[in-house]
Amino acid sequence: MHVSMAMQMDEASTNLHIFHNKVPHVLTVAGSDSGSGAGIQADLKACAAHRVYCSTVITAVTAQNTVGVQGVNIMPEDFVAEQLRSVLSDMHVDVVKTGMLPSLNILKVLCQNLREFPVKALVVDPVMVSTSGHVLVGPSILDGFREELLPMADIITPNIKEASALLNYVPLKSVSDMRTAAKLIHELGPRNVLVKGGDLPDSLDCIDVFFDGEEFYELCSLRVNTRNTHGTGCTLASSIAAELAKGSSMLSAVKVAKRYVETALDYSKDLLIGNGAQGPFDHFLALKNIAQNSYRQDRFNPNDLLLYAVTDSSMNRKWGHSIAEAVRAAVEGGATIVQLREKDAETRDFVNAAKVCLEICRSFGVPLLINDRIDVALACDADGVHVGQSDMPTRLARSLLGPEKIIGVSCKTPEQAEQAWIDGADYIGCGGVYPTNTKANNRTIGLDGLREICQASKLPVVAIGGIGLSNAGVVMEKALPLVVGHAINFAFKGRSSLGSYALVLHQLMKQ
Ligand SMILES: Cc1ncc(COP(=O)(O)OP(=O)(O)O)c(N)n1
Ligand SMILES: Cc1nc(C(=O)O)sc1CCOP(=O)(O)O
Ligand SMILES: [Mg+2]
Repeated sequence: MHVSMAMQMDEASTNLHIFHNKVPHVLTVAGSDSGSGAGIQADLKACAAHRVYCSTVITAVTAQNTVGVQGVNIMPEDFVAEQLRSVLSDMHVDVVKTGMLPSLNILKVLCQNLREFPVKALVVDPVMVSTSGHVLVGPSILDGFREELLPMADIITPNIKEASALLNYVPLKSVSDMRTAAKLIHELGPRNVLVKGGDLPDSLDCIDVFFDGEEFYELCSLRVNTRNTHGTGCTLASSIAAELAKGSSMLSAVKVAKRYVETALDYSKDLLIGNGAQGPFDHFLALKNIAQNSYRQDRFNPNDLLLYAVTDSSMNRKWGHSIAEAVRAAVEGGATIVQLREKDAETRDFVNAAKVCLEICRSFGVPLLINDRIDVALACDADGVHVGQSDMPTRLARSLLGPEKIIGVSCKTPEQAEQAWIDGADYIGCGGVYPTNTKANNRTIGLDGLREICQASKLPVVAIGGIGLSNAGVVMEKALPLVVGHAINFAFKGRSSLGSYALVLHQLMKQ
């Protein structure tokens, strides 16, 4: 039973990248960072982000936060040896990645185990000094690196200071110096060298020099302006290890790892964790989302929503408004939720406009949804989408957008409303209540149809289609008696001048 279940397991049932029934596995041998920005904790997160299994051997426990390192407790070497043996004797490890090796004896124990249990690749991040400037290893370790560990390494990833230390503190001031350093370090034995140029002064770009013993490659990335760089070295090395474990070539593993770190830094540049100078970043490119979503969740309380504005590109054209101008006018006019319904926009223009509109909406605390285009919603991190019966199925949209985003679904019958609820929608759009010119070939359901759906729906209902100042009161009274009346006053005030039209959100308060 167990065997057949294991055989059936595939990527659909796990987050891990499974290849030929094998789970890629990285073992990290490193120090623990109590602040979780670097060290073992960063390695675990990086491997998880690359969908690779990660086991751990802890060499030291540091008391550390975003201010600095307050204390270091080195593990006894026997216990490091015991951890190594536990993992290596039982599990199939593809790649070993090393971080903080706080004593020569621990380094020796590691080399001994690597000889006994050979692995596919060894990635050495020669951690010496913390980002806050705390010296994490003594000078004796340098001999250990040069004499024992580097000859076994497939790649070593020193920053400028570490490369300099490995070369008897030769000063490194330029990319040309980095190339020379890479070549000299290569002569110490590792198959590949990546000298990281992030600390090089006076450079707009981040240039890392990669040397494989034959060719030099200058790998360039934009310098991300952020305080949240704590743990980038550990993360880069773990990412390289993870990609190697998946079967990548060395150069491709380095490129993928660099791009991942750059993206994570950019994504996390405004995160605020801790009060110190060097913050951690988000390995899953999601913390920012979560922060926004909790903000969004506060906003998506249907009881707070009365007026729903939907943009219309042809109306905007007619009135000479940009999408952003229409959205600003809508929220200034009292819209409590906005949908961008841009049927003829080019994708790139749509994404750009959506980003601008999102900023406007966020400044007013108003959620912004995207009509039809899940890709655009994802690209600009909108608060959700509105989909119709022939658009992306609700369940699929939910699985792509995650549990926190708002999903609205158009429904013309109680059955569709029931299905939308089952599929995980947050509200339904119901129409056309009256005939509309804005949507071609749209069946009108009338007030009776709307009332029937409102009675059946377990989800909040948005009434749409041909609703204006003259008939909004009737819609509310007859079909949606629970919606408070004052919504009408600002609901349609700005309609003609906005180029976007407004709808009423019904909060279904059935107890
Ligand atoms: C709030 C709201 N309700 C209904 C719709 C219509 O969506 P759909 O049926 O997908 O039609 P299009 O808007 O895509 O033409 C809506 N957009 N918003
Ligand atoms: C986008 C849309 N959906 C509808 C539906 O019935 O699902 S009616 C509609 C157009 C609503 O525009 P107006 O308020 O200008 O009639
Ligand atoms: Mg649609």
